[in-house]
Amino acid sequence: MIHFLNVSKFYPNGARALTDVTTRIEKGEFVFLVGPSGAGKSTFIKLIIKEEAPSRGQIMFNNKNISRIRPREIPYLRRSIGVIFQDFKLLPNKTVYENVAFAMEVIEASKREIRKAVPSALSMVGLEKKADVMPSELSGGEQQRVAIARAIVNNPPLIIADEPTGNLDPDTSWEIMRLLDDINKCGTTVIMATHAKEIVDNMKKRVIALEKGRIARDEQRGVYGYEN
Ligand SMILES: Nc1ncnc2c1ncn2[C@@H]1O[C@H](COP(=O)(O)OP(=O)(O)OP(=O)(O)O)[C@@H](O)[C@H]1O
Repeated sequence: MIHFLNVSKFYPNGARALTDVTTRIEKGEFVFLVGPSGAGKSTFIKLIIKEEAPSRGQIMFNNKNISRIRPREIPYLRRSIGVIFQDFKLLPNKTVYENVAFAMEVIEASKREIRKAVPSALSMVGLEKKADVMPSELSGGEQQRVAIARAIVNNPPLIIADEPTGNLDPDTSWEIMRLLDDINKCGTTVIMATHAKEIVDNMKKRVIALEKGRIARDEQRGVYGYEN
């Protein structure tokens, strides 16, 4: 599904965020991206969602070279990817329902599709009863579940999560992980950047470790491998 071929990323200030990274992530995989602060995890993610472009090398997404796509094609790429962030990034003036519906409105889904898909996504994350509530009235874990509903509502083949449990307590973090695991078991590919050692060590998924912008380890059923 994703193929990095000799990818390097240098920022304009000279920072070398990724150097000669080659890796392949297949459809249906669950991959943890780990590594010390500044190792290049967020940059790896930004290259996939085309928030940044590689300085060198090629990135293929579903057999399409996304290093070369035109700006007007970027919205089509982003439709195929649900993104989840550490700080949830919900719209504060919209209800839970409206936050999830918004992700469908921007891709011009019909009202009928929206009325069908939003309740189903909210029920997947266990928040069907909170549809009319504002994000500020929810706990951190509930807010992250709204963000997950928003990420899955368009049924993308790929979910990318950048530190999704970074602001959550351990129990709530595990609820979020169970949800991501369920979503993955339904066939969605999941890539998650994290510093959560406990989670990585317990879930026994593929682990790609970046260090100073290079792949230092790539293990099936891997471990976190660092002291926090
Ligand atoms: N927009 C930017 N401009 C300049 N340098 C950047 C930019 N974004 C990241 N960097 C640099 O690139 C390197 C990799 O950063 P990146 O954010 O990808 O690491 P990370 O592994 O996600 O770190 P963390 O775990 O702290 O989030 C770092 O040296 C960082 O300072």
